[in-house]
Amino acid sequence: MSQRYYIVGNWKMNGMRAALSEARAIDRAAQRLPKVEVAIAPPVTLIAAMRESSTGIGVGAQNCHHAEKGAHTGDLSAPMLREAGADFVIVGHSERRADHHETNEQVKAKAEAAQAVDMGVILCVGESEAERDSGEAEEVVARQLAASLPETAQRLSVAYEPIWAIGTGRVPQVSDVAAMHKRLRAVLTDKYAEEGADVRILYGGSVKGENAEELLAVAEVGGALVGGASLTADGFVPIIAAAAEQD
Ligand SMILES: O=C[C@H](O)COP(=O)(O)O
Repeated sequence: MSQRYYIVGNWKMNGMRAALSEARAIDRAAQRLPKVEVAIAPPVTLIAAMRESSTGIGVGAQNCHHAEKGAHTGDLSAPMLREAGADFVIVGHSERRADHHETNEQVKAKAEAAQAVDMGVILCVGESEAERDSGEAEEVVARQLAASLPETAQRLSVAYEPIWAIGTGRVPQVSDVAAMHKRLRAVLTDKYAEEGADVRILYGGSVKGENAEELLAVAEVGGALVGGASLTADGFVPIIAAAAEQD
């Protein structure tokens, strides 16, 4: 693969200031493995401090509002997050789609808001267990992606995260990951023509040091979006190392 693997930690609603020492340890390891692009999306409260103390990794946000400013109590805009030190934003994570009823249209608008201030975007899609069991997973996720994509591929990555694999220790068969990523690649090239071939498609859902090598070796897997295992250097660095060992 011509691009570097992209290994991203999503800390979700975890991490007080004491956790910055883990980010610094991850940063030091990442600087020794320059073949891999490494990033962390901590809670917003840690973005500025992490940006200052960890210089070799990307620092991002886990969500943004689609508007630039306005009467949206408690929300944060992409320009605000950028000014705070975020250089990318995760949009459409299944936890936000479920907890905050985010629609594909809103996810698309958030992605475009981030692109408007030159932030990277990681756009998440994935099927429920019922959708997987019914044999509809590829169809459902392809439709979800097509409806969520921003108008341009500028600084865009996609993360395929089967909802039933998040935080459960369960991962799909590698053949299912391969089939889904192939399908999502087709959606991307339909939308963006040749630029769609360069959009990295990450896999997420119970990625650990022990399974990273196998998952990252799958065709069209360009990296990983990691939750629980990204919270400590002991959990995250082996995943970065597995990416560094891929051809
Ligand atoms: O954004 C990350 C994913 O939801 C995966 O979380 P997990 O690695 O804890 O399963």
